[in-house]
Amino acid sequence: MGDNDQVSHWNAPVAGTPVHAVVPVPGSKSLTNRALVLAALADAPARVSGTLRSRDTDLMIGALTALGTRIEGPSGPLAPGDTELVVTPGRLHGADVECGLAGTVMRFVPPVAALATGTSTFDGDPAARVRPQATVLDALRALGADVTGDSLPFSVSGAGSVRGGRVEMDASASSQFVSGLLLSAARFDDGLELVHVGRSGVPSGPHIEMTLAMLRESGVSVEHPTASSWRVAPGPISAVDRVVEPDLSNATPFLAAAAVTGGTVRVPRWPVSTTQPGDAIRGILRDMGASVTLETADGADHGTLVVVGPERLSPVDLDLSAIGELTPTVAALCALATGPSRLTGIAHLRGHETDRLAALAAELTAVGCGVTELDDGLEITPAPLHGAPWRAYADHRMATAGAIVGLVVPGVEVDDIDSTAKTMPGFTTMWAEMLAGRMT
Ligand SMILES: O=C(O)C1=C[C@@H](OP(=O)(O)O)[C@@H](O)[C@H](O)C1
Ligand SMILES: C=C(OP(=O)(O)O)C(=O)O
Repeated sequence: MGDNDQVSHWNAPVAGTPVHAVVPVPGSKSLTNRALVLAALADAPARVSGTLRSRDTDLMIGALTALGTRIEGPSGPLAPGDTELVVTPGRLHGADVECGLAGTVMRFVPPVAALATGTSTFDGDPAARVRPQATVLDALRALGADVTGDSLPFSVSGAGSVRGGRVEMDASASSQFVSGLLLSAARFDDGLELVHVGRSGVPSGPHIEMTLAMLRESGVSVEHPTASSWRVAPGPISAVDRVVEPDLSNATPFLAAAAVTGGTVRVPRWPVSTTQPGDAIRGILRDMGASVTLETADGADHGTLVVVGPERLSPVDLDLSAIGELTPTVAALCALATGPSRLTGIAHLRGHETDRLAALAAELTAVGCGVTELDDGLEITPAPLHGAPWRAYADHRMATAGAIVGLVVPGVEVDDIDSTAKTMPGFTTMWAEMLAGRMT
């Protein structure tokens, strides 16, 4: 199970007592998929360690392999559990690319396919066919690529090179349009000058910072002259061995478990400095009244994040535009706070795995919470909550939001817990181990 062809019902377990656990979290989806793309386009083989193995990252591995990259495990052919990968760039050719519901595959791989020789076809889940896509395809056309279609399914026909140069785009629906072009741009003949011309800003700024930081590590010359423009010089992408940080966004449901039960959750290998947006959960949990400490040894680049939940959670008023990925976790926390909260700046969440604003409003309302859907956010007014079916909409973070509420509200029934396989295939086991108080 896990590839969305079988739906898995799950009665969310109630905590009963405060949760006390150490929860090691697998690698970051966003770092893994960037590392794989950069390694596939690099000038020599490279090793990527600590990779996330999940539906989204396996789709990226599948896409890059189909296009001509060799991706192996530490001692030969890639096995399902391998997290240390050896990536050997190859001559890129056309392929059929399966995107599933992965935004990173839909938006990062088309520019790679434009550099290949031959035609690549892209398709994905029904829910992926309605996700915004045209922006990156129009930009590729403007940069000289031959592209058919505006959303999944579409095709990209490459002649082995892309002219590149200057392009304007409206990236207000997703930062991934920007990241996708930047990742491949050094391999375009003229590099890239990308200008965002939308009326609203580009969301998810930390994810673009992540792209820029990884390009620089790979020896690519990249500039960010204004808030809405980026320049990449043409040139080689150096092979870099990388170790992927834990996925801090995927850590948030576990940290939320400490927050809503008044318990303690410790997440090891938390980076001291990171471009991952999940790091912002530290400030949010503090604002809500939790005690949050990053325990580090002197000079270490990572430590253990310790969250101790408060007796009662305070409401918050937050602009989440930079960290929209955290919204489902934060909304679940807000439903359990002592007063009304407001989450704004997240209109682009309507183009995520599902329309997350509508989905959160519907599911929180179903368990008895007061919710007003705004154009760009949610107003959440807590009330006594009760059990009810909780729909996941094939969205991993909707499923984990249901798990958080279910810790303190008996009878929350998540309809498709296997949707968590998108980025966290072991979720139910990890959740059960957390509740059992496993201290690793
Ligand atoms: O580049 C990335 O790895 C991501 C960027 C963000 O996308 P949006 O800018 O579309 O929100 C984020 O929500 C997504 O989970 C991952
Ligand atoms: C928006 C998300 O995913 P994607 O990479 O598919 O856009 C997410 O993981 O919250």
